[in-house]
Amino acid sequence: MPNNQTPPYSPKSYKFSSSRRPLNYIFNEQRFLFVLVGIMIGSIIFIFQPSLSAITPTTTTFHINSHVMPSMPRSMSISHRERPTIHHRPTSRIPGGIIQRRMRTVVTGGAGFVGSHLVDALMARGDEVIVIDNFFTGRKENVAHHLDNPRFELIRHDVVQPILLEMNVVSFGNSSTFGIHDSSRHKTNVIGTLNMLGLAKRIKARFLITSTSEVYGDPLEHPQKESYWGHVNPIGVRSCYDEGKRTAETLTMDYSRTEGVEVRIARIFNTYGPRMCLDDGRVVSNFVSQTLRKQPMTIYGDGKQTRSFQYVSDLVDGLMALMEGKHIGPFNLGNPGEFTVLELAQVVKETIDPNATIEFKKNTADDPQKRKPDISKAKELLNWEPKIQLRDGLPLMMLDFKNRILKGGGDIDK
Ligand SMILES: O=C(O)[C@H]1O[C@H](OP(=O)(O)OP(=O)(O)OC[C@H]2O[C@@H](n3ccc(=O)[nH]c3=O)[C@H](O)[C@@H]2O)[C@H](O)[C@@H](O)[C@@H]1O
Repeated sequence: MPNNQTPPYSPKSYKFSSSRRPLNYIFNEQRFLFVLVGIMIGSIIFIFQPSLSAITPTTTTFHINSHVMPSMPRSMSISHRERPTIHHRPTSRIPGGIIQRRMRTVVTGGAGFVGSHLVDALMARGDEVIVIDNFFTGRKENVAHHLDNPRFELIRHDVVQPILLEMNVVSFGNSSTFGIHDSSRHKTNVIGTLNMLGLAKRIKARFLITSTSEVYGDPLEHPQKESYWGHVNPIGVRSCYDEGKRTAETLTMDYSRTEGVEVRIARIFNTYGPRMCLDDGRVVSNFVSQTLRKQPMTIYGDGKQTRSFQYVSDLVDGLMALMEGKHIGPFNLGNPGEFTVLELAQVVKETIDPNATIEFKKNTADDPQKRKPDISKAKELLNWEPKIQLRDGLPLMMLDFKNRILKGGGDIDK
């Protein structure tokens, strides 16, 4: 450029020709003070606002493995023994208003009886829900009402095979097959639990396992507290299920202690309600189906053995409280109202058909003689207790069974 020419206009060199000018700009007109005040307000929000969200959506896995013992409650698995400390995974935090919080939850066995009711509750809460089910006992009809919802996905898969998904919560449970206590249920409980725990570990999801009152076996303590270690025959006809669930609890606690997976464990007691398989061999579904079909109710043994029956919506409330709370468990989730099988038959007769009849049959081996949950721990720590008593719950279940039987539903209708 010739010396006598005027340099072209340059706003940058003009404005910042002196290194002091940017600083002057910041300090002029109290701009620096405004910046400081902004930083302080931001920090206060981060520290004190309880609704801070994780940067990524929170993931939970509900593991309800797909075939276990005859009732659906056993389907969901989560369990362990008393444990005082909880692992909290470090998460990046940002104010709730900046990124909307949405949980992505996987429910294994989510098309089954308990699983599908849990899915309803999660969908109502606004979660994204992925259901994994092998449809051995689960039915698409149970989740059909969510199929058009963009927050819902359904995957046919057996959790005995590994699967990789992105989510925040894994709920693992298992459904049932006709009271057959075979090794495939054991496989689901052990290998399925391992696979889902591995998944939860990889993606830092919370893991809820639905275990069962069967871990107490034929109990010598009554009612059963979570601290009771149980009385299980390791080589009996029920042991594949009972020991499978006990192993699942063991694995869950081990992953919590050694791998830092955040886990929750529920021990589910006998549960009934709409969407149970019509002929899954469990006593409530058997009695209701038999009565509606004008067949005698089959009582195994002398009918003096006891069970405590919980309505499914109470169980779902308990599972949600467990998943959202900070306590690992295990927690007994059941209704302490205890009935002999003969008394249950009487209630079915009174609430469904006064002309219902009974017939006695030989009982199966190792049938627990008594079962009743002590739920004081869940009452105190989860602020949960069941609300629906047997006489109120049975008619609700009966309506659903009636519709399905009228439509010609038979054994495990898929
Ligand atoms: O929900 C639970 O905690 C557990 O309940 C069931 O085990 P069980 O308690 O034996 O449940 P049912 O098969 O419904 O039997 C309950 C009682 O009723 C009797 N029963 C069953 C069916 C029937 O038609 N008649 C009858 O008298 C059984 O012999 C037993 O004493 C399941 O097998 C477990 O998977 C589950 O974890």
